[in-house]
Amino acid sequence: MSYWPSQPHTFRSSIEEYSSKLMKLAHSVANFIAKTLDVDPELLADKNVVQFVGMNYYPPCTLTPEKVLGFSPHSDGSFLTILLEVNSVQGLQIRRHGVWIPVNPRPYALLVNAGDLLEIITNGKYKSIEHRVTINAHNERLSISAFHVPKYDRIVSPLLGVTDEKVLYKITKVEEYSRLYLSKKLDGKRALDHVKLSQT
Ligand SMILES: O=C(O)CCC(=O)C(=O)O
Ligand SMILES: [Fe+2]
Repeated sequence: MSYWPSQPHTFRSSIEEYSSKLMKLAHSVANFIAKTLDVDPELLADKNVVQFVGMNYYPPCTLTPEKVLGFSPHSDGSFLTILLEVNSVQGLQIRRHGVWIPVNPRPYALLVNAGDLLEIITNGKYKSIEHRVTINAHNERLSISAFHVPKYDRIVSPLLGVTDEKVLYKITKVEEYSRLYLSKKLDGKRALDHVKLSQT
């Protein structure tokens, strides 16, 4: 918490409260996911998870908004990302079947994104979503991303529900994946391609 500004004086405490509530939310979502896969919820428990919070500010671009991006296409290197679109200005798009689809912000709603590590753990049953952020011609946009990531010294591997299921991803060290992810400079889902097992 000491990294966050101490002014205005309520800032750190608000972030602290927000962050701890989101930690609980991430835990419940992980529990639901564990149920849908029929795996032990402990395997996705939050004692193994750390949270990174980032704030994004996208200024408007009056002249050529269509020529700039606020965030290049990427999938998150997290397990789960919980996003708050603070002032409800549209900008986020997700890629589905090769087409960019705008996500309309809903006031007071949080958006949960599946990240690459969730795709690995679920052996591809939950796909991480490729997304980008466009720039608005008239309005600034603000968002807060909370990334929930397994601790650096952990290993992630597909949790298999049924024994004859084909394993699609390598056993991956979280630390190695984070390095790989950062070296790919937000280029779609490229980091994930490196941990896929070849399908023969
Ligand atoms: O601002 C947004 O809507 C998305 C931000 C994002 O993709 C990220 O922080 O990874
Ligand atoms: Fe993202």
